[in-house]
Amino acid sequence: MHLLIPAAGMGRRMGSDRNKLLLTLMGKPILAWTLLAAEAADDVTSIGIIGQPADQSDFQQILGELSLSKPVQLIQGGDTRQESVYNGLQALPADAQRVLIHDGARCLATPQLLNRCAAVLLDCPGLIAAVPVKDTIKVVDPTGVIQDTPDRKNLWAAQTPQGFDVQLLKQCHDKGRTLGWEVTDDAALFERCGLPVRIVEGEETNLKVTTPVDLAIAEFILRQRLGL
Ligand SMILES: Nc1ccn([C@@H]2O[C@H](COP(=O)(O)OP(=O)(O)OP(=O)(O)O)[C@@H](O)[C@H]2O)c(=O)n1
Ligand SMILES: C[C@](O)(CO)[C@H](O)COP(=O)(O)O
Repeated sequence: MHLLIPAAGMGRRMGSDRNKLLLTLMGKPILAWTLLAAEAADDVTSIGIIGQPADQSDFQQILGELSLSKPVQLIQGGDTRQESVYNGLQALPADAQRVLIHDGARCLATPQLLNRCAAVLLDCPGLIAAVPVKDTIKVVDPTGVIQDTPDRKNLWAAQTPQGFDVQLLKQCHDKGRTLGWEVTDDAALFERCGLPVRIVEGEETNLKVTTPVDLAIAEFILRQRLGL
């Protein structure tokens, strides 16, 4: 199955002066950990890395050091994650049926999670990895006053991988561009098009490395996982 890795961000919340996926985690760039998981996932057959031109040489160096066995294509990213994924979809082979989309920043996702999502995607048009919410979530108005407390039983925190039928997702992205939809995950486009998105149990350790504290948490998780 094709895997698209959005990796074209700027890492602003990380406070980084460069793409946070180039930051070192346990001796390797964050992106390298994500690529190693993709390499180890038997159901992933090809990898598309969506990145900014300025990062291309760094990405090529990472790929040279990893020597992956699977075909890898570098795709130009956009100004938003949504635009980057749109570009990634255009770069897929014309006969691509299904695609997994996985944030480069979610570098601790296991190959098993990628494989589980790929397997479920054979039987549905759209899915996301997600975990139940542990905190009580509040809906707050612009003045900072709580408006609602949704029932936590119905709340899940979306992760990636997110997987879709390629043609349907392309149509949803096209509609989003036409109507000016601005979304933070691809499932939202599917939902707005009235298409079903299934939940696949994610992993508590599948955090998105976003702020400096996430880097420390990621290192802790990796040390535990590597027995260090
Ligand atoms: N224009 C963009 C923005 C984000 N991403 C990717 O989407 C994933 C999730 O985005 P996020 O964690 O927000 O990364 P950044 O956009 O770099 O972070 P920030 O919002 O703090 O700048 C990341 O792997 C990031 O590289 C992307 O491919 N293209
Ligand atoms: C796609 C995602 O990882 C699901 O939780 C999240 O929406 C990405 O958000 P970001 O602001 O682009 O990091």
